Amino acid sequence: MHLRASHLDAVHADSAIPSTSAPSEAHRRCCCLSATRPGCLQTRATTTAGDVEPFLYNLFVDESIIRLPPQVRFLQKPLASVISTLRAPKSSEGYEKIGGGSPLRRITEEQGQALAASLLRKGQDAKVYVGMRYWKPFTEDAIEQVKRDGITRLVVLPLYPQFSISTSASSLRLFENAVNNDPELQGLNHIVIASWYWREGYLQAMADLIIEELKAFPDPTDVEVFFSAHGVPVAYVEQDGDPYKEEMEQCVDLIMQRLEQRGLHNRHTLAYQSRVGPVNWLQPYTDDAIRDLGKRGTRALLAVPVSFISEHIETLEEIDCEYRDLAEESGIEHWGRVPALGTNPKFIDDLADMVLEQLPSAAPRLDTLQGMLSAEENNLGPPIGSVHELLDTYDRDRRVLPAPVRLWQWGWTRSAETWNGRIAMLAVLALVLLEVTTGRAVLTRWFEL
Ligand SMILES: C=CC1=C(C)c2cc3[nH]c(cc4nc(cc5[nH]c(cc1n2)c(C)c5CCC(=O)O)C(CCC(=O)O)=C4C)c(C)c3C=C
Ligand SMILES: [Fe+2]
Repeated sequence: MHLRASHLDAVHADSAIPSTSAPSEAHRRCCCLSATRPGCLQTRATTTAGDVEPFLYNLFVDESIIRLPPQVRFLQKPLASVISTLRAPKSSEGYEKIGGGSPLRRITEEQGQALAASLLRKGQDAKVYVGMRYWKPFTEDAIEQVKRDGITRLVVLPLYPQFSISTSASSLRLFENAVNNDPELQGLNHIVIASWYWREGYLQAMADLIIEELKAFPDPTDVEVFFSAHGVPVAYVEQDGDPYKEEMEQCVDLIMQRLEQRGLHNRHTLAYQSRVGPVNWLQPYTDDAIRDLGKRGTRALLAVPVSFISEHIETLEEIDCEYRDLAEESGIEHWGRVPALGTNPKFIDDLADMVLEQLPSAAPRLDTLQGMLSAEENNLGPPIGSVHELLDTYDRDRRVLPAPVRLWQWGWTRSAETWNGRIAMLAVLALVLLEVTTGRAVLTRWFEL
């Protein structure tokens, strides 16, 4: 498919990320690399431990993370403020353990550079921008730079292989709002890639890494391949239709198929890590699954972080420290961990191919795009098109969703028929206030802060 593309002939870009170069008529195409949940601390000296709390505030003020019923949405900011204050010490401790900050920004920028270089090798001169959801460089900063550079065609690529309401959708919604509310961006033709875990290059690169790490075990055939994915609250999936669990399961099956094709027949497990707060998250939980495997006699385990493409706190601290210790306590004698993909060339080249495949689809008005796709193109992996339609596909009922956090569900949900729920909500708010004003840990234990 080829849609109207008015400025395609003058294509030139450098690989600076984000670019500070002056706007240029020559900078006409770009690929916007959007890492949605960046490290809150950079490994650079320009940031400090003081960044943790504002980073957490930005995270919890996101309505995709804590979704309050419309009647109490005015509480979003005060609650974000309270929860980020309560959570900050625990998060800071984690970042301290991995060297005082997350390497996520550095790695993302390296990935951006590698992607631009790969695109160039494939004949596409393109600028790559990094936009982060909760910390610098913010998505809004990247969009400003896109504007300054006079970009007219944009491919938006969330750096999450699998789609979730809590991650890619949150970023894409932010992007959509920014673009829709800026008259200067009305001429920006853009295309959004929703998820890409099914890409052959990604699957093969994951299989390569697993095969490499298996070699370090005394008996590579007798190792449990243990996929650990970031969890989401069960309500996202069961009430709100988040495809995350389904995509994750498919992704793991596809990787295991690639291993089988290459002659490996190891057992495998998928479990979910990093739960926050008092609600039910996707199960099995990683810690329970490790204990269980130990009890059932597993002696060798290879951990595979499957929802991340970069090293960050949840690989370096949670998996490498917490889960490794737990595995040892559970009787697992041989432990290994597959590194995150980072700038793995097979993976980056495949991302570049995907960007090139989608580039012609960057259309003048995305709302019109879906109808113009052929049936064959519509079946190409993830739905593409306007963010609006995309989110409708993935998150149909988002306007009337109950809050995913049970703490808030006691209050004004659709099913609440009496004032009991509201009283419970007021009680919780009173506890929050009590905690904030007196410094006494009341809610803290609920949030495992
Ligand atoms: C697929 C990846 C991720 C999903 C799904 C996800 C959902 C999710 N996360 C929180 C709360 C926190 N996330 C935090 C950091 C963080 N989360 C992801 C990925 C996913 N989150 C990344 C890549 C990072 C950054 C890690 C880094 O190195 O900086 C944090 C802060 C860190 C901490 O305190 O643990 C919180 C809090 C929720 C509530 C949620 C789903 C609703
Ligand atoms: Fe997270």
